[in-house]
Amino acid sequence: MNPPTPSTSPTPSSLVWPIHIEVRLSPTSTARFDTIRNAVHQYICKSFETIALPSKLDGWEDVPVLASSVEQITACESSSPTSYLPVAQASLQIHVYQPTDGDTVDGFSAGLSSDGEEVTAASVCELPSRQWEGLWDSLIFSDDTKSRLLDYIYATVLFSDANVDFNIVSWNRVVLLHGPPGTGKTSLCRALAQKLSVRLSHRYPQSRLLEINSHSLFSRWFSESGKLVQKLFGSVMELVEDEDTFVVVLIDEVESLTAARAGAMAGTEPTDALRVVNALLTQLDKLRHKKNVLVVSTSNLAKAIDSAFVDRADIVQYIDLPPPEAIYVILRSCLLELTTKGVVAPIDVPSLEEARYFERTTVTIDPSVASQRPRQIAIHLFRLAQKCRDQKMSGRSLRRLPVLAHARYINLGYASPPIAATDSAAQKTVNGPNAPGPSGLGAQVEVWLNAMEKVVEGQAGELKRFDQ
Ligand SMILES: Nc1ncnc2c1ncn2[C@@H]1O[C@H](COP(=O)(O)OP(=O)(O)OP(=O)(O)O)[C@@H](O)[C@H]1O
Repeated sequence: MNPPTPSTSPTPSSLVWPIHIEVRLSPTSTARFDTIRNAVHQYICKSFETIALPSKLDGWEDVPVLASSVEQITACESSSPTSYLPVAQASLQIHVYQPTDGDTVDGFSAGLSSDGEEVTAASVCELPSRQWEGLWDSLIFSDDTKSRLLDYIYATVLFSDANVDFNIVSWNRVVLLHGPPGTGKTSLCRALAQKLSVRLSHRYPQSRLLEINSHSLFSRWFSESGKLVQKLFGSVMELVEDEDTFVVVLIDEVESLTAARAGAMAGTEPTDALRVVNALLTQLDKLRHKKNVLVVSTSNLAKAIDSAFVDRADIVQYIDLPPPEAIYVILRSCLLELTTKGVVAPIDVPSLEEARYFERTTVTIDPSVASQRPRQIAIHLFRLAQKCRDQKMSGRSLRRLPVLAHARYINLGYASPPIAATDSAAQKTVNGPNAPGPSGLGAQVEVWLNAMEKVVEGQAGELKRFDQ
């Protein structure tokens, strides 16, 4: 999406590429968004010749109007083929936003069941929300899944704006993400909703994420699920009636709502199941005419989903287990977080690109040479990533490895925050023999990597026993 805007000369250097700049305001800021937008535009044009993508910009702290209101400025993606773009060739798309304080989640009633009890079938969250900040960037996939989803939305907005005749060219505003458990499907849906609330804020001043718990809705109120789905979507429709609000409807485990129709038609499933699927499909068909809604759904059991639902999905995206490169980035993000918080001693952890370079170039490593440490760490982390891949680990399993590694092999003891470097005797006593390095807080990175490796090997053994 966002194709380059050709200018007078046809040479590549005369193309202008849109760059998305996201500006997060502090909770206390009362500044007008357009004032901030103009100030950011001026600051970027004055301060930079080239912008790295993606990157966090700095230096804005010296601009008083920004210093008093802004928390973070991020240069996100661009459709430009390079990751360094001259500002002269950039059309800055500046998105200013002020996230709400997180816990604005309300229960969402689907009405009363026949015994008069209120059914909380969904939760609603105001967006952008602090609880989903950073989620988009934390999700690592091997392909361009994230940009494909964003581009799809931009395409639908473009078509809607152009008033394309829906009888001739139509789309359903439904996305289906499917794949093994723990691969980031639900997180990606939430992160996408957050991203859209920021990116579309110029046309939709408000955004809401409505999460439907399809499983509990279906299992608990089996005999009346069809009616409840209808009521729930009736309320969604009310929310969507406000054309200033963009609504993302997340249906997790969609197979539990849509699984049964084929069986029902063959006479092997109860008719209630048939009613649920029919109700859902009818409601989706109504929603597709609304510009300000997107339905995102996830499933671990794609084969169980009703084909009529799959057919309605504009994008059906398989989300696979992470490959070694993605695992490297996920583990690196864990390590960086632990070094930042003082649980692991501070260290430069090579980026994926640097690690790839180290892998390609062989040198004899001398552990006593300090300058070779990043290379050693990168190679060790890569080896760990490969082991995780051999175990077919999901993103969820990867993110819990550090806590298991500390619990089992680093023996931090009960010291929080870790004891300061000056008190080395106390460190050894409280944090255990492996924990703090001589340089300061936290365990040495090599100790951490070995511990992580042991956990992965241990899990392999457990899984073998589980399979027997
Ligand atoms: N590709 C990934 N990159 C980074 N983190 C990931 C990735 N996949 C999963 N995670 C992390 O794993 C955790 C679980 O992810 P999530 O619940 O979104 O997975 P899911 O696919 O929806 O799982 P399920 O199908 O079991 O509901 C999250 O904390 C998420 O950050």
